[in-house]
Amino acid sequence: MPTSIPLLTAEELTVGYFSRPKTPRPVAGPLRLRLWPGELVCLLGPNGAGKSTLLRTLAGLQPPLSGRLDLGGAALTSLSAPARARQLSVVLTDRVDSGNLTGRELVQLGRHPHTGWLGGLTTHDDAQVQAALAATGTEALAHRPVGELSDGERQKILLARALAQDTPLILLDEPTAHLDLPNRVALMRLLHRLARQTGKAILLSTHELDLALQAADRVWLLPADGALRTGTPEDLVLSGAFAAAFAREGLAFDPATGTFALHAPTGPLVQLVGDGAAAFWTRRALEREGFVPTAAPAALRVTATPDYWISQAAGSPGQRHDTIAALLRALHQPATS
Ligand SMILES: Nc1ncnc2c1ncn2[C@@H]1O[C@H](COP(=O)(O)OP(=O)(O)OP(=O)(O)O)[C@@H](O)[C@H]1O
Repeated sequence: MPTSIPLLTAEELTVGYFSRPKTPRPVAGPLRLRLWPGELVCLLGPNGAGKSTLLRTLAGLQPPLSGRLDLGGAALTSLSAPARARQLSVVLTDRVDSGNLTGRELVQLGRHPHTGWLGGLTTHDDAQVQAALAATGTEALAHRPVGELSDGERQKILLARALAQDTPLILLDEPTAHLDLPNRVALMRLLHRLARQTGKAILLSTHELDLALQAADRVWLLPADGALRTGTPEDLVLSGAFAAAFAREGLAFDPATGTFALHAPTGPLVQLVGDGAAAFWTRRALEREGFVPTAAPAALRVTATPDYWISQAAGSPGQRHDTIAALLRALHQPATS
């Protein structure tokens, strides 16, 4: 669990760019940030909010426009590049030119802050590289040229390099971007476990809202106005901050289910009776078809059981259906048929 001494702190931090002639163009801030050892933090926000800009600034790859940024108790700018590389590893979305390196050679580069560029790898370094390959499931990629890997494979091998670097802080910009669903879930599980077991602080940006809400110890929520909100995922959902950050015309976040509604409710009310998986998927089908499921009595009633469905219009006998498709067909038919 997080300790009481933050690994990274920021006060009055403003991140952004300079446009000519030397005019600061703030993207987000002023920010007050704390990252504690042992926590997985997901940085969420709409496109263009400034997530990558913030991550690059925290990694020391671009200067803040103003404010103070400390890592391990020292100002980030005061750290030499090797000292910084022993404190933090970073994987960005930029394409990496890895020449003819194999997967293993790329991961071995992660050990250089510990060995120096001319230093050979010790048995301990080799073990760290092997452990990073194993943790990311990339052993089979170790002998393949990185230039020939798929986007998802390259993303995993870059994560392995960051793990091999073995730093107290890991910064990842959209690490799930090119991964399929099983790999996205596996990655979030791995990062969560890693934070818990090794005490590393891991900050990642992602558009995987659902996964982030499940996996993150804390969320840094960066809305388009650049005013960061932080908290547990649950507190941010229940306070409405999460819905507000992603507010779009016709796109509503439902705090009861933790999902964004794809369909705007327009059709007639349907009283939905039942519980469990059958009721959940019946609700989804009804919403997709434009009905508005409710627990309250309504002119149309649908009962969902694990084996069959019953539809009933007020004053009519109930009809039994063996599938949701048959139920929907009946609901769309005029009451007289
Ligand atoms: N090199 C740059 N120079 C000037 N402005 C930039 C630069 N890079 C990004 N920006 C601007 O900064 C803002 C934030 O961009 P950033 O890439 O940090 O957002 P993001 O939240 O990571 O977005 P996305 O979710 O789309 O990846 C955007 O308006 C973008 O156009």
